[in-house]
Amino acid sequence: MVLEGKSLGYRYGKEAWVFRNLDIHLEAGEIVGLIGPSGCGKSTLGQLLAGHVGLQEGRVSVDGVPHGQGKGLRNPVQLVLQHPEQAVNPRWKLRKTLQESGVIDPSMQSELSIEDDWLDRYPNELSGGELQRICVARALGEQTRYLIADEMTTMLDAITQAQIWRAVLSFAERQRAGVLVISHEQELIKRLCDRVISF
Ligand SMILES: Nc1ncnc2c1ncn2[C@@H]1O[C@H](COP(=O)(O)OP(=O)(O)OP(=O)(O)O)[C@@H](O)[C@H]1O
Repeated sequence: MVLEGKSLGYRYGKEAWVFRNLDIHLEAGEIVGLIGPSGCGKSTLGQLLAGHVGLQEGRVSVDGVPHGQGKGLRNPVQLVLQHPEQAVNPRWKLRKTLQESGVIDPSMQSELSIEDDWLDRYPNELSGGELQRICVARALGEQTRYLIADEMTTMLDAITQAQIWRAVLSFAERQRAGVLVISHEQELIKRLCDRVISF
């Protein structure tokens, strides 16, 4: 079981190629760090692997099946970004947002200390850390095989960071899910990852 990108190349419009001929693989159950200087293309690669942008060169497969664009919340490759407020519908109460990905395991809700009362609020009625915990819970549905965490906890306080990563690691172990950790925080990468890819 593996998430695999082969000979990937991507450019924005007619700009220079961000990267070309890039190969990457993430096995089930593996926690892998992705590091590199600002602007080298880490987030772009994350979006390609998750199918959030269309392939231009190369291919992506998930457990041997070609992975295309636009699979939404049933996508086996989930991407969580730094800013949760950009990832939710501001006009939906959070119960609806959370239910988008199917039934959430109640133990996940409690591991992330998501209070029931938050689910009856709108996104702007929660703190950034509370909202990010909801986005993480939404990404860790039963269909998720791989998680791409792109600076997922960068903006959060140490306690919330630790809580989110504890929940993600226990999910990864239970589901044998692979996790790609994109981060500038060397210490976090060192602590979490089995292997590190330098871009
Ligand atoms: N929507 C876009 N339109 C045009 N260029 C873009 C766009 N998004 C990113 N780029 C450019 O593509 C390159 C790669 O950006 P990307 O965000 O993938 O890098 P990154 O390694 O994740 O950077 P950082 O570590 O700063 O988050 C950069 O030169 C960036 O300016």
